[in-house]
Amino acid sequence: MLLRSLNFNGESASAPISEPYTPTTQSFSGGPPIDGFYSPELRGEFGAGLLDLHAMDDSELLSENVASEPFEASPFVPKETDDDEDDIISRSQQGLSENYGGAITREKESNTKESNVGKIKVVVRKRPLNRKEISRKEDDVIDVHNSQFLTVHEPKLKVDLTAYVDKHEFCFDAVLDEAVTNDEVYRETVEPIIPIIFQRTKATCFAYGQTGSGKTYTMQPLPLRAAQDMVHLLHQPVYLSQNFKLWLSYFEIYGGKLYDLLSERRPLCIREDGKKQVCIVGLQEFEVSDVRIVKEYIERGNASRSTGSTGANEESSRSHAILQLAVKKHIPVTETRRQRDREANEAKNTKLVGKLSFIDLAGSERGADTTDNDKQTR
Ligand SMILES: Nc1ncnc2c1ncn2[C@@H]1O[C@H](COP(=O)(O)OP(=O)(O)OP(=O)(O)O)[C@@H](O)[C@H]1O
Repeated sequence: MLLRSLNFNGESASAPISEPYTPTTQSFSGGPPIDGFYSPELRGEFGAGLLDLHAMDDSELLSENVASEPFEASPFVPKETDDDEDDIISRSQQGLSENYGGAITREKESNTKESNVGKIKVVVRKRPLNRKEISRKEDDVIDVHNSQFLTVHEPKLKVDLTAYVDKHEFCFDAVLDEAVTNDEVYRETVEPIIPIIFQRTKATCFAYGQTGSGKTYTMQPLPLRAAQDMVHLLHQPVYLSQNFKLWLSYFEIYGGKLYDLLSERRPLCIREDGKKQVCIVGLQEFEVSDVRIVKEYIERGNASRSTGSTGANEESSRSHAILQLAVKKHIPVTETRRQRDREANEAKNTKLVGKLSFIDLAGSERGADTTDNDKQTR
C-alpha cells in the first residue's frame, strides 16, 4: 500500500529518493556463505533476533481473493460484470468488526497459492498549507473532487513570460483531503488489512513524498492503532487457543546501514539465507501484549531516529524507518527441556503467521529545498 502526499507547489514528490541507499537482495547475492549464519554459535547469540524482512515461509502477499474483500475495486482495473460484485463491495464496506468476524470464522481455507499476486492500494493525502506557505501567500494548487480524483493546478510561464496554469487530473484508489484526521487515514488504509495478517499474510504500508509533505505525520500514528486492533484480535478465542502472540521490532536504514532503534541504535547486519531470503541479524524483537507497551516502544524508537533540517521541514527524517508487527504462533516447549536448549530453540518454537510493516521513508527534496540543509542532513 502506498500513502502518497502531495505538496501545494504542484509537486507530486515524484523525484527519486536518492538517499540513504537501501540494500537490495541482489546486493548480497554474491556474499559470504550462508551456512555459518545458522551455526549454533550464531543461533545462540542471535536466535531470537533473526528476522526475515521480505519473505517468510508460510506467508504470502495479499492474494487477489483475500484482498478483494476489504478493498474496494480499484478504478484502474476494468470492471467485470460479475454477479457477486455488489456483494463484494457491500461486504467491504461493513467495517472492521465484521471483517474480524469473517476472518475468524473463515480461517484461510485455501492453502492455495494460485494467485500469489500482491495487491497495491494507492492513497493520496492532501496536507494543509503550512505557516511558511501561508506567509508567502502561496496558492492552494490541489483540488480534491471526490474520494478518488484530484486536480493539480501547475503555475507555468510561456516563452513570452505570460503566466498560465496547467491542469493535471489524477485518479487514485482513494484521495483524502486536508480535513481528514489520522484516524480516518487509518480506517481507509490499514484497518482493512489487519484480519488478513492473521491469515498467513504479510503487508507493507509506506508513505512516499517529498520532504515536508507529511509522511511522518501520517505514518506515525498508524502502528499504534494497528497494534490496538491486533491485540484485540489476539484475544479472540480462535487465536488465543492457537497461542498467537504479537512481536514488535523497529529499525532504520541510514546511510546504507541498519540500526536497531529499540536497542540503542546497535548496528545490524543484513544477510541472505540459503533460501535467498533477506534476514536482519541481531534485530531485537519484543513480545507485546499491551498497547501501552507498544506505545512506549514506538516512542523510544522515534526518539532514536536520525533527523535533520531541510528547507521544507525543520525536523526532517533522514532515514527509512521500518516498524514491524509480527504475529507468531507459539509452540509450547516441554518443561523438562534444559534452559540452554530452550533458549537455543526459541526461534524454532515460534512460527511466523503474518507480518505488517510500516515504512516511513526519508524525504526527498527539490534542489530548492536543499539550500539550508545542515551538514548531518546532507
Ligand atoms: N495533514 C497534516 N495536517 C497538519 N499538519 C501536517 C499535515 N501533514 C504534515 N503536517 C505538518 O507538516 C510538517 C512536516 O511534516 P512531516 O515531518 O510529516 O513531513 P515528512 O514528509 O515526513 O518530511 P521528511 O521527509 O523531511 O521527514 C510537520 O510539522 C507536520 O506536523
